[in-house]
Amino acid sequence: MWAIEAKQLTKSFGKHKVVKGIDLQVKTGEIVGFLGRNGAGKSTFINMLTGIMEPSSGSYALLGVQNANDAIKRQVGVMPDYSSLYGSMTAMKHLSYLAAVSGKTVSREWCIEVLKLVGLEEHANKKAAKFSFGMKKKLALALAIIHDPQLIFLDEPTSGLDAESVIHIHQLIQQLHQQGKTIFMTSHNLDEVEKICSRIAIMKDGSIKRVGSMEELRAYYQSTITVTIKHSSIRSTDLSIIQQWLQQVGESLEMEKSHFTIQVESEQKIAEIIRALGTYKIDIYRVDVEEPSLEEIFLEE
Ligand SMILES: Nc1ncnc2c1ncn2[C@@H]1O[C@H](COP(=O)(O)OP(=O)(O)OP(=O)(O)O)[C@@H](O)[C@H]1O
Repeated sequence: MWAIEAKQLTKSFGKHKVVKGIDLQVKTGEIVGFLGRNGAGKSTFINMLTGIMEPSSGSYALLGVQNANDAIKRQVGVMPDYSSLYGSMTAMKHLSYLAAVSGKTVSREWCIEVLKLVGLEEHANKKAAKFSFGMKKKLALALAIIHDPQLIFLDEPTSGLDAESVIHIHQLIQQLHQQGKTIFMTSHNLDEVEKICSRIAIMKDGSIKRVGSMEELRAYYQSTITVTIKHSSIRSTDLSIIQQWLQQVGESLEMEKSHFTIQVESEQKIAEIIRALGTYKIDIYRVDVEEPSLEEIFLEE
């Protein structure tokens, strides 16, 4: 069963098509990182899935149920915008109120447990108005999990948090993952996504451009492998021949005094270059292969 299945999901505001027919499937138990530049359409897409916005066309299913009804939404947790918290309500009150809205009665002990999970246990009876930005974020995260949902949507769960809190929240997300929950999270922190997400979806201009595990994304971008080979002196006659040959084998060739760099399509090409240099009796001291980082993949999209 898919935890999330979107079929040709589309949203327009007037003539502006913001989400352009997205097809996406998320497996149960996955942590999927949802990336995209500001304005790409991520929030609009999530707002449709979580029932905040009506799609213009297309359909979706959550946990196998089409156009999720109220009953299924009890199994879905959404991290609210921290600015929508009630200033006059304490953290505890927020939790019991939101659980009730989701159709669940929760014990005081469970609320304390959830506050502990997000690192807010010492502030249980403090009003949200007195919370710092980071504390509000943590409370928003607690609200997403208070009713023990199976599918959790998180919107930049760690942005603006201090380093210690970020580690803490990452551990919490891993813990939820180990319990079999499905997590769909937006983030602008590429290191975070690479570290904790099992798959990554990259959105651009209202469409999903690429989806896959880090290994799958890297495999797709193998053409950007950079090979750096340090070599000893090459006779100038050989140098121009080698240079010409390299230009045919790869791209972006840069010849320096003691090394050159080139971008090649495959590992096979690297082996080919090393063999060819051998025939010119060039001593190779070092070969560096740089795989594309998520940042490079993201920027290419
Ligand atoms: N209610 C609305 N009415 C009109 N246009 C909207 C509305 N909501 C969003 N948009 C437009 O839709 C586009 C996508 O916005 P969206 O908030 O989905 O992007 P995002 O990828 O979540 O961006 P960010 O990373 O900044 O949160 C933007 O051009 C935005 O101006």
